[in-house]
Amino acid sequence: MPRLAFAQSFWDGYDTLEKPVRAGVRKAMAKFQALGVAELNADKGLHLESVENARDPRMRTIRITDFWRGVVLAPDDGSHTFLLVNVLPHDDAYTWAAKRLYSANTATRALEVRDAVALDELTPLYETAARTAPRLLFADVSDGTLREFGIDDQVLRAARSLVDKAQLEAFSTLLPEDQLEVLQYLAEGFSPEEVYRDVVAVRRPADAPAEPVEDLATVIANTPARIRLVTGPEELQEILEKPFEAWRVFLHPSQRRVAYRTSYGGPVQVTGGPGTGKTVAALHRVKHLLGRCEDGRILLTTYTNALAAGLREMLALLLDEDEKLLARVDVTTVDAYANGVVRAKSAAVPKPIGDREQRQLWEKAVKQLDLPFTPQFLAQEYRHVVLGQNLRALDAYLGASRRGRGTGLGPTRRREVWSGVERFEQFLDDRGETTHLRVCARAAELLAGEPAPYAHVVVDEAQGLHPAQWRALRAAVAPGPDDLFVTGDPHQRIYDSRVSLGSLGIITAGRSFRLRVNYRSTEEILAWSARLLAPVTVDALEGEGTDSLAGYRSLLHGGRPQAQGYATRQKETEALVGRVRALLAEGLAPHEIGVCARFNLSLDAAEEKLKAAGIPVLRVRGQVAQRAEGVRLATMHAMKGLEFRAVSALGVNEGAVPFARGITPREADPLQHDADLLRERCLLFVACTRAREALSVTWSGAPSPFLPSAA
Ligand SMILES: Nc1ncnc2c1ncn2[C@@H]1O[C@H](COP(=O)(O)OP(=O)(O)OP(=O)(O)O)[C@@H](O)[C@H]1O
Repeated sequence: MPRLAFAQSFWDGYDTLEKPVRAGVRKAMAKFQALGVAELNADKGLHLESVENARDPRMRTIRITDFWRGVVLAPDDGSHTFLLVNVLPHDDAYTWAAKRLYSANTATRALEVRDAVALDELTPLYETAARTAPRLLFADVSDGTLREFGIDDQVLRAARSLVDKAQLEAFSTLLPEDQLEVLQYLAEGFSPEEVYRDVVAVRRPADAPAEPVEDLATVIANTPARIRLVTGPEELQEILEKPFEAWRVFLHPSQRRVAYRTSYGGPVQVTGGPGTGKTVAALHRVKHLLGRCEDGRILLTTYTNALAAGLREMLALLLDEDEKLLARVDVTTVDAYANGVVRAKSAAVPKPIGDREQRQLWEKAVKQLDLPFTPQFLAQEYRHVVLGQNLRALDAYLGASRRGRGTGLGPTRRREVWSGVERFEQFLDDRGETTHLRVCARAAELLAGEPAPYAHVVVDEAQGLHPAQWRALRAAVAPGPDDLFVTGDPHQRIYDSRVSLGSLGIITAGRSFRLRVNYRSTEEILAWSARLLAPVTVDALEGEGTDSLAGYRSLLHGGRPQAQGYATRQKETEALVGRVRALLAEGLAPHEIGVCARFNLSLDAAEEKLKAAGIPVLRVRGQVAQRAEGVRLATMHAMKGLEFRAVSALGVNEGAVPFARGITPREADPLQHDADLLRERCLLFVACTRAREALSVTWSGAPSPFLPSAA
C-alpha cells in the first residue's frame, strides 16, 4: 500500500482553497490510502500523469476538480511514499511542477525543492555582473566547506555569483531550503563550526549512513520540518478537516532540537528575537514533558493574564483538547500562582494593590517622615534592591550591594530609606494589603522545605520577571534534570526587571539555545524594527553579559514599513482612517489590523474617527475573544502576545515615546534614566514587531527620538 505525505508548500495554501476544491483534495487523498500503486496509476478519476518537460521526472499531477490539479512527487525507486506538494489551478500547476526539482541534501539528508529553471536563467546574469565586483559574498568560504554543508553544483554556482546579502535574499525563494539557510548563516558571518552545528547537525539524522544514497521514503522521513507523513485514514480525515496550524506540526529544526531533547541536566534557556517561535517551542516542550511520565504536574507560566490565556488556548490545540493531559498542566501567571500558594498554605488571602496605589503610599511615607527622596526613587530602591535581594532587615540592607543603581547611599541615607520601607510596609499591613512581589516572596518562603509541587516548570516571556517571581518559580520545582525551561527575549524587556538568574540558583550555562528565524514578520519589518535598537545594547536574559540580534532574519518578504509625520493629531488620525480603509479594501479582515499607541488616551480619538467612518473597532484590554470582529486598538504594552497582518503605531511623538514623565531624570539616577529609556525603546520595538505584513509608524509634530533618522 502506498503511504501519503504532505509538504508544507501544500499547507501554505490549503486553508484558502474553496470548499469544493478541498473536498476534491480529500477525495483524491483517500484514494492514495485505499488503492495499490498499480491501481493508482490506472485510476481514471485521479488521472495521475507525468508532467511534460519537467525538471524532476518524479513530478506528477492529479485531478482535484475540473479546474484544479494537485502536484505530487511520486517515488521512482521502489519506495511507496507519495508526497502532495501543491494544489493549484490547472495551468499554474503544470508550470509550477515543470520548474521544480526535488533533491536530497547530501549533508542534512532532508528533501529540498528549488526552482531549477529560474536558477539556470538567473545565475549567468549574476555571474556576468560579479566579474567586475570588488568582492564576492562567499569569497572567504572554500568550495570544500560549502560542499561539506550540503551545497550542490547548481547552488554552488549561484552562490559564487553573489556579491551581497541583498542578492542572496533575491535568490531566497529559488534555492533549496537547507542550502539557503547554510548560505544565510555564512552571509551573516557565522563561523563554519557554528553553521554546521546550528543548520546541518540539527537536521541530520543521528543514524545517517555515510553515503547519502537513500530512497524517497527515507528522505521524506528525514524532513519533519517541512513534511508531514500521514499514518492512517483517521489522521488523514482529521488533518484535512481542521484548520491547519503550521506551528503544531512543522517545527524549525532549532525549535525541535530544544523542545524535544529527551532530557536536560538542569535549567534550559531559549532566547531569540520577536516571532522566532519561542512560545511555540515552550508549548512543544510541555507536550514532550507530558509524554515522558504518567503523572508529573507541569506549571506553564508567563507574565500577564492575557498572555496566559493565549498559552492556554494554544496548548489545548497542541494537545488536541486531551482533557487528561491538560489537567496535568497549570497555565497561569507567576503572580496568580504565588497568590494561590499563599492562600493554600497560610490562612491569608493576599490582596495585592496596583502601581498607582503603591505610588500614593510612597508619597505618604515620604511626606510623613520628611525623607530626602522622591517617592519614585524609594519605589525603585524597594523594587530593585530590597525585594530584588529579598532583604528583610536594616542590617541586611546596610550591607547590600546596590549594583545597577546610579547613586551612592551612605549608611545614614540607607537608614532613612529603610525607615521609608518600614513605613510603606506598615501602611500595607494596616490596610490588610500587599503587593504582587511581596506575595511572590511569601510564596517562595512557604514552598521552601516542602516537596516541590511540580515536576517541571516552563516559563515563557521570561524577560519580564522580577527576582521575587523567579524565587517563587525556583521553589516550585526541585533542582535537577528538566526542572526549568525558560524562553524569552531581552530585547522585549518592557517592564523594569533586572535579574541574575545564576544568583537565584537558575544556572543555564551549557544549556542555552537561540532561535533565529522569524516566522511572524517580513524581513522588511524586522530590519526596520531592528534599527530602533541599533544604538543600544541589552543585557542578556540570564543577567550576565549582553545579547544581540545577530543572524535574526525572516523568510517572508513584503512592502517597506512606512514612517510618516503629520502637522496635527487630527491629520494623523484622518490618515489612519484612510489607511485602515485601504487595508480593508485589500481584503484584510478588521481583526487582522492592529492600531496601537503609547497611551489609551491617544486611542480614544482613533476609536471615535474609525467608528464614525463605519469601521468596527474593538479595544483590547486584557483578554479579547478571538472571534469578535473589529479593528483592534491596544496600548503598546497590550500589544505583547498579539499579532496582526497590519499594524499602525500612532502618536510616536517626542514626549510620548519615550513617555517623558516616566523617565527618571538623569541627575536623579543616571543608570535608572538609561534603563527607563531602554525600556521605552524596547516597547516601541515590541509594538512594531507584532506586524506580519504591513507596518506604519506615524506622529504629529516632532517625531520620537527613537525613530531612525531616515524615517
Ligand atoms: N515552526 C513554525 N511554523 C509555522 N509558524 C510558526 C512556527 N513557529 C512559530 N510560528 C508562528 O510564528 C509566530 C510567532 O511565534 P511565537 O509567538 O512562538 O514567537 P515568539 O518568539 O514567542 O515571539 P515574541 O517573542 O515576539 O512574543 C506565531 O504566529 C506562530 O504561530
